[in-house]
Amino acid sequence: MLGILVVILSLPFIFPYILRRNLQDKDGHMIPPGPLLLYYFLRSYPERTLRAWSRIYGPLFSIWMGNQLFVVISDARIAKDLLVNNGAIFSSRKQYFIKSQTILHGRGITTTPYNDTWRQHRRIAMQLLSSKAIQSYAPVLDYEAHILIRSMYHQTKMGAIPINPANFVGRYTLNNMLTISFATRTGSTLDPLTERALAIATEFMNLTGPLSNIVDFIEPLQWIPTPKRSRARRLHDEIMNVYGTMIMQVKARMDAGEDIPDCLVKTLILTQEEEKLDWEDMCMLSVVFTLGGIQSMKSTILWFLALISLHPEIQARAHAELDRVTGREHWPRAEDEQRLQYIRAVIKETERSHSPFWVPPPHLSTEDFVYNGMYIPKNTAVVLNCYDIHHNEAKYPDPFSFNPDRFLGDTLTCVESSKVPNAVDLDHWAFGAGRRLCPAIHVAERELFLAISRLLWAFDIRPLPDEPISLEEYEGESGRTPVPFRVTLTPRHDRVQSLLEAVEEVTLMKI
Ligand code: HEM
Repeated sequence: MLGILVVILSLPFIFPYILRRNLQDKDGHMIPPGPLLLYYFLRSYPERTLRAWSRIYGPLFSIWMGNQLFVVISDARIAKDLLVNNGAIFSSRKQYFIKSQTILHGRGITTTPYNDTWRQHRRIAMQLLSSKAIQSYAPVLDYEAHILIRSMYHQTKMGAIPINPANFVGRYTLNNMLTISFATRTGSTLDPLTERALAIATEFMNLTGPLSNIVDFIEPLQWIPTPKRSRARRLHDEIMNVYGTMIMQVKARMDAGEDIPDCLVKTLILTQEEEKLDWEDMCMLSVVFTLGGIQSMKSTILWFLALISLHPEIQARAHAELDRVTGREHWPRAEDEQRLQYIRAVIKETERSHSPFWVPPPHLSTEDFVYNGMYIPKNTAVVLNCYDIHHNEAKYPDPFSFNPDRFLGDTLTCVESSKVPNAVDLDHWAFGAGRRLCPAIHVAERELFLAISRLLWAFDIRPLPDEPISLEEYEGESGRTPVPFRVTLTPRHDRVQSLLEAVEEVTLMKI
């Protein structure tokens, strides 16, 4: 008995040691170097551990998490070589127990392996996410950005009361996703659907850290009713319930002869037979935008608010640009984006310095591969170490400072930048890479620009003297959101009120 215990306890030390010496391809190439210890999870701030390891083992290193081999990329050139140039090999996904198997039941684009189902589901989603498709709902994005600023303005009683912006920003991103997915929206932050949908998105981020769940890496634990497993099951049921009900509501409206605007669920209903989609496909596909879109967008806007309130000199330059370019009579519209180069730089610097995903969902290799003499076996999970790449001193001097100037002169959109031939010329990697690159970049860029440029146009954004805002800590295990904070939003000029009141909020449909 004691012997067995000793073997179990020493496994984390012996297993990597033996494998590192023996795991090689037929030509003797060894796997990338890495720690001589087996890990079962990396929970708090895993990006810091990955950065420390990359300092020791180099820009391509390996670690074992339980029975899964991970290779971690901390260099832009290697990221481009593997994830983009060899995308045919590095574009699948590990079937995580919590995220893929329990919550999404092997469906939803984000966790689907690189196969025909993924191609089919991503194609369906792209019909709504392409730059061309956005034009059809551009007025909606514009309207929701208006409502965001208006609701914050009212809540703060015209700047008199400090505000925690989280739920307002959350509803903004939720409403955009609900419109694109279900042709509906919520009426206020107190709407039960706002509460439930935001809670689902937050719980999803809290449960699906790619390195944080021990149960993902030790199979026998998957048979035990652990708290994480129970939460994941409850989340699956909640998704089916909330979003299944909403699909039925869209269907009822269509059956009643209503002319529903184009949206994801309408497409799914109309093509269900032709695309051979079952009920779970329908639910998981319809929820993909709200799960993928809410928390990532919400975090980015919240990080922006935290950062800008702590950098008054940068805020003053942004205000000056707005006064010069759009003036105070009108606020920024989508077509003003290229003229507002400093605001664009502020947004890119927010995405670089506080990307919502320091450890984005890993890609999985589907063939053995040798890179620079190092062996990457089939079924290796490949992590884009965004935190490290975004803090590379050579590319981003003084990388821990918030300095939009580094992006002045970069006139490319994030999509355009993701395609530049030389990896070191890329703006940043916040949207991932290769064939799994976030399919919603166009929508995300438009939404971020409208919200951030208008927040700056309308308000002087300040922290509260006695409530420090942390730029280091965060909440969430896969997506990172700042810990709750409050700011004051003081209207910058008289035109703010009349412009905001010119649009009435309309409520469409509630769950
Ligand atoms: C600031 C906003 C956003 C950021 C930073 C972001 C970031 C990312 C990242 C890092 C990935 C993984 C890419 C990879 O594996 O290489 C991803 C995938 C994905 N994102 Fe986004 N995203 C954002 C907004 C959105 C929005 C608004 C939606 C929905 C409309 C969305 C839907 C998706 C989907 C469906 C995937 C899975 C793609 C696949 O596996 O094929 N994202 N995103």
